[in-house]
Amino acid sequence: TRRGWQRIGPALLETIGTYNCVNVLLPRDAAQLFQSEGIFPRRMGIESWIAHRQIRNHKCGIFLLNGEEWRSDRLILNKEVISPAGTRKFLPFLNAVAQDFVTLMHRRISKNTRRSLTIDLYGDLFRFTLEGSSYALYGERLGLLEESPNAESQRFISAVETMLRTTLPLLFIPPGLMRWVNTKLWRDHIEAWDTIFKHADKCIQNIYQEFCLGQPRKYSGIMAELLMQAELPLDSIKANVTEFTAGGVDTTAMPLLFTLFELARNPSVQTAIRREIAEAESQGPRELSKVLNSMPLLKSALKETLRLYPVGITVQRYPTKDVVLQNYCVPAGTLCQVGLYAMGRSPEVFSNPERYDPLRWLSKEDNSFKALAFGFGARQCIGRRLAETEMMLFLMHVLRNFRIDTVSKADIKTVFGFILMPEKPPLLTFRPID
Ligand code: HEC
Ligand SMILES: C[C@@H](NS(C)(=O)=O)c1cncc(N2C(=O)c3ccc(Cl)cc3C2(C)C)c1
Repeated sequence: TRRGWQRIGPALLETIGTYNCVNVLLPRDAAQLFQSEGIFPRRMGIESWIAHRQIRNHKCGIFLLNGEEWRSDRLILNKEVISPAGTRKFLPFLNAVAQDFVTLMHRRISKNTRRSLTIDLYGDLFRFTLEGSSYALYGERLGLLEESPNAESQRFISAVETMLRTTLPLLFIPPGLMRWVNTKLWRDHIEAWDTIFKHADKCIQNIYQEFCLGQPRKYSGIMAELLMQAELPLDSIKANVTEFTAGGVDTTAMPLLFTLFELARNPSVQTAIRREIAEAESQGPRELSKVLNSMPLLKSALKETLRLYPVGITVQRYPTKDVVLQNYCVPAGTLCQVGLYAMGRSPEVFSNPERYDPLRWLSKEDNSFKALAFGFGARQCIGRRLAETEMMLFLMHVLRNFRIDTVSKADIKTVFGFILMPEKPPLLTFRPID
């Protein structure tokens, strides 16, 4: 029930359900909004997620926390999850999984005489991202890239999808009502959450049991580090690691699918990136983080993908003081959001916005407040480095081993089910490079 949009310049006052929301899409308005976020930045809560935690008596992870509770957990988690030191420790784990994905593809191609493989990668990418994030989090391989991936992990993957899909309609139903108005929707939502928590709990129990029997000498993942540091109580570690386990699947799989598709229909970009990868590797064996830092074009390709296909299509904030947006005085406490999808495709912000052109990020023009796909500041995506590293390593290994092609060059239609997804996954063809 939208009461209608009043256009206030390239910003919009929108009424969703029962609350007002100011939408902006220009970088300078985003800058203004973030400069008034205070030290406890806040997004709109997700009632159905909070309701589940309450019913099942689970603690909330940082995504759902606010104020001091959020900040104290976040500062402890940053050290293992997003800091450069933390990233360097889990980077080799992600590299091993990316190499296994290439092995899986070679194995499949060797099964046919055509020396090529045309495939809908949707399912494989979810298995890849779950395998990678689980290995980084628990130091444990799930075996999802082998011939017969185990059914329990597959159930977890579909539970994350179901949970995300049922979150969207529940967003617009007033919290008190949602459990009664559409019981099937609510029941599916809760059932999916229970499957998600059961899976995460099993992984956590395994590592906690070993940890009690003797502390591991070498690095064995983020969870083990958090247990050893003992700065967070066990139930907080569980709540957050559950969020990271579920939050690390679809969010990272989708941009990989979109990137492969764009590189398939922009062969000159694909070739330029392949050359950059070969160049980076020809400089002899170096620490992996140095190799990744010497591939600016590949990193820009990911930025270009997230410009056109932002996983979380908006970044929200409640400003803590009055803020001027588009010459309007927006009172403190008003929900405001930056429309990443609209910004990414606005000709006022990006020249030839429809063109997939990673070089635009390497030019000398001012790109500040234009790359906001991971949000901004102290409350930005804590999984940013995990996601970026996982995607860079995946693309480095895949592009070095295969040429990617696609039959349909037409734009992919996207749908928003709390995560931006393709309406129909594109078919991609992999051809080994000898
Ligand atoms: C391993 C976990 C994980 C992965 C992988 C992950 N996220 Fe996040 N993300 C989170 C968590 C947790 C939060 C909430 C952080 C907070 O509130 O402190 C978050 C928050 C965000 C936000 C809101 C930031 C803000 O400023 O409000 C955006 C946008 C976002 N993620 C984008 C992404 C994108 C894009 C990807 C992948 C390409 C991604 N995330 C992958 C865990 C993850
Ligand atoms: C899509 C985007 N939405 S956003 C945060 O920009 O509004 C997003 C970005 N990063 C992470 C997520 N997560 C999930 O997917 C998810 C699933 C289950 C749980 Cl328990 C926790 C999560 C989080 C919130 C980590 C979602």
